[in-house]
Amino acid sequence: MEKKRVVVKIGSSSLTNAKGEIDEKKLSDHIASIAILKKLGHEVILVSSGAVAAGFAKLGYPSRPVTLKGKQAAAAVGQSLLIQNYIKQFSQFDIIPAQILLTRNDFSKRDRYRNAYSTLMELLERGILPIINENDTVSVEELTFGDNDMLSALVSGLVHAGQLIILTDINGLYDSNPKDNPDAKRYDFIEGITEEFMKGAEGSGSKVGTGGMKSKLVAAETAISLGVKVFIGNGSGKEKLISILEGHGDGTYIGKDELTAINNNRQWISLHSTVQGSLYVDKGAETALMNHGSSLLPAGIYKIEGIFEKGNVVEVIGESGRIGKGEVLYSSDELMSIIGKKSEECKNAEHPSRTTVIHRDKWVKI
Ligand SMILES: Nc1ncnc2c1ncn2[C@@H]1O[C@H](COP(=O)(O)OP(=O)(O)O)[C@@H](O)[C@H]1O
Ligand SMILES: N[C@@H](CCC(=O)OP(=O)(O)O)C(=O)O
Repeated sequence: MEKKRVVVKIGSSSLTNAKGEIDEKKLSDHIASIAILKKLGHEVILVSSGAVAAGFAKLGYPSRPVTLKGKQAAAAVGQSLLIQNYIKQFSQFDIIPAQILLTRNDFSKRDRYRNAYSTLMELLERGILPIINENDTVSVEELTFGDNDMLSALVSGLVHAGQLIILTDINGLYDSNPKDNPDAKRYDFIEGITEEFMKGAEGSGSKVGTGGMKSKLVAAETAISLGVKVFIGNGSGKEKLISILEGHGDGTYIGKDELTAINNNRQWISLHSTVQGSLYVDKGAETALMNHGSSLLPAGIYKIEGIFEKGNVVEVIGESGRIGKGEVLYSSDELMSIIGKKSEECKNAEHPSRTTVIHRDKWVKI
C-alpha cells in the first residue's frame, strides 16, 4: 500500500467520559491504531480535542463549563492531563509526541503560517507524532477556529494530507441524527457536502463535544476544497485506522479520488489572509482571470480602493461583484500611476520587466 500522510482528528466524546475524565480504554485503542499506521510507514498528525472535557471535573464543575473563562481554565488543566497520557501510552510503541497549540492568529499571520508548516514537516521527517489542539487558554472566542473539526481540515490542507480521518462517537453521517431517529440511514460514500446533508446533521452533538455532525460537514467541505479526502466515523481495535485507509472503515467516506491539491500560497490567500484593498477590473480582465488562468495586468484595472503595500492581499471586483482575491506586486501608490496602461508603457527604471499586478499562482477565485 502506498505510504500516506494522514491527519487523524479525535473528538472529545471519543477520549473522555461524561463525568469529565479521560477514558483510558478509549485512549489506548486510538493509540494502538495510530502506532500501527506509523509502523507501516504512514505519516500521522493527530488533532486531539478533549482538553476542556478532560479538565472540567478537576476544577469542580459538574459538567462542561459554558463561560469562556471556565472553558479556558478547564482546558489548561485538561490539556496537560491529555498530553501526560499520550506521552506515557505512546512510549510503549517508542513513539515521541510533540505538542502544538494553535490559534487563528497563527494561520492569519503569514510568517507564523509558514513556521507552523516548516515545524510540522521537520517533526514528520524525524518520525515524531505531532499532537495538535487549539490553544484554548489564550483564544478569544471570535478568533477561534470554531472547533477542532475545522482546525483538522485546515491542518490537513496545510500539510497536503492524503486523508483526513475524523473519529467521533458515531459511525458516520446519517440522513438524520440516529440518536433521535432510529430509522436514520447511513451514507457510505458521498462526493461532496450538499444542503441536504447539512440539514440532516442539524441536531446537536454530545454533551462533551462542541459542534456535532454539522461542524464535521463544514470542516469536510473545507478539506475537500483544499484537495483532501475525508472519512467520518469510528471503529474499534488497533486495526481500525488501517481499515479506514484500506477503504473498509466503519463510517462515511467523502470526496472522489482525483481531488486537486491547492498550494499553500493559494490556501493562505483564500482562507486566512486579510484583504487590504480592492481592484476594479474591466470585462476583458475578468474573463482572463476567471476563464483563461491568466495573471492580472495593469491595463485591465480601472479603479483602486484602499492603501496597501506590495505583497498584501486585495480583492478583485468585476462586473458582477467580487470575483476573487490575490497578492499584489505593487503598492497602491505605485499602482495608481499605471492602471489602465499597456504593459509596455508601465516598464520603468524601477520595474524594467515586471508588469504583472497579481500573478496567476497567487490568485484565487471566489
Ligand atoms: N445526521 C447525523 N448523522 C450522524 N450524527 C449526527 C447527525 N446529526 C447529529 N449527529 C450527532 O453528532 C454527534 C457527533 O458530534 P460531537 O458530539 O460534536 O462529536 P465529537 O466530540 O467527536 O466532535 C453524534 O453523536 C450525533 O448525535
Ligand atoms: N480545543 C477544545 C476542542 C473542543 C472541540 O472542538 O471538541 P470536539 O467537538 O469534541 O472536537 C478542547 O480540546 O476541549
